[in-house]
Amino acid sequence: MAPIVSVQKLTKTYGNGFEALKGVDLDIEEGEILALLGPNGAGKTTLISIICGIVNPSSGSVLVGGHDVVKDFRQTRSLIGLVPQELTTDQFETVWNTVSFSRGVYGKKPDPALIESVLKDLSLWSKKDNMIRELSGGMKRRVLIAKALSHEPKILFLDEPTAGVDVNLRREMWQVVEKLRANGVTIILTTHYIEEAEEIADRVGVINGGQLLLIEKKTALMKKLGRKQLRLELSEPLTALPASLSAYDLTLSQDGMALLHDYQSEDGQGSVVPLLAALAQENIHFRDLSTRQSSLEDIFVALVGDKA
Ligand SMILES: Nc1ncnc2c1ncn2[C@@H]1O[C@H](COP(=O)(O)OP(=O)(O)OP(=O)(O)O)[C@@H](O)[C@H]1O
Repeated sequence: MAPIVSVQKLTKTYGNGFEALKGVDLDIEEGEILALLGPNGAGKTTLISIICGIVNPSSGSVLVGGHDVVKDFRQTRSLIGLVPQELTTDQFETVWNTVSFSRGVYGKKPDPALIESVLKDLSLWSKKDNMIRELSGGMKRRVLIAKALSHEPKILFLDEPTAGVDVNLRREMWQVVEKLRANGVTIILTTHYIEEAEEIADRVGVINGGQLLLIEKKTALMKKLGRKQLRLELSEPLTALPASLSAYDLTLSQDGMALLHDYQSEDGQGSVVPLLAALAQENIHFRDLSTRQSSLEDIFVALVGDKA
């Protein structure tokens, strides 16, 4: 299947000469959830803004649903819903009017049944006659999503959907995103929260300095770059590691009471089983063991360094 969004050799140099994007290639598949991670100023918003037709590229091309975002702006824009970080809606307008108006902006005929189902899906139905200013922060965020969905876009961009919200609301937003995906909407979100990408994304892209450093299926990424650590709590302290164990990536804790073994998670249990056998051979016994897998956060920090 052709990608729903295809970005090729995209660059953006702003008027002041700043190069915000330095040649980005990215295909987004229909129905996926893609998380774009990157530190402040990485170029995430610039990339999204170009795909949404809000900012013009300097060179390269972006196709959305097969249409060029510059030449066929109207077609591409109607396929896209954009959820910005800030609510700019009139605080004295009702939820119903705000969301219905958004649909009208796209030149779509009024469709009360659709607005009803969008509001119900986002648990806003009981608030449809409330003014925006009467809503909680979480409800306001959901209104932003409802507005973006009002013209039935196939692709939804969420710019930092959970910035500054509490843990409960974040989980609630993730559920909303899952539900949208189940309805076939392609979702691209930018986030600073690695946990967010880890939790909900199918694929993760890491942007830094205007370049897409990597883009990979989340599971493959964690398998490829993720490391595991096995920790063995020893029954008796060791003063040094026996020479026979030198083939293993092993460290002895300072107090001599624990052995740490680092291994690549894609090796599976490759080195663990022989290591345990070698320990038995050496008469080294342990009373407990645990493993720890590196998180997306470790991987991100390794890629982007202290700018993360
Ligand atoms: N209109 C503009 N004129 C000049 N430079 C700009 C403009 N807009 C953005 N930039 C610069 O381009 C770079 C990328 O900005 P962008 O907003 O795309 O980053 P971001 O990854 O979305 O960051 P954040 O996570 O902070 O939102 C930044 O250095 C920013 O200062």
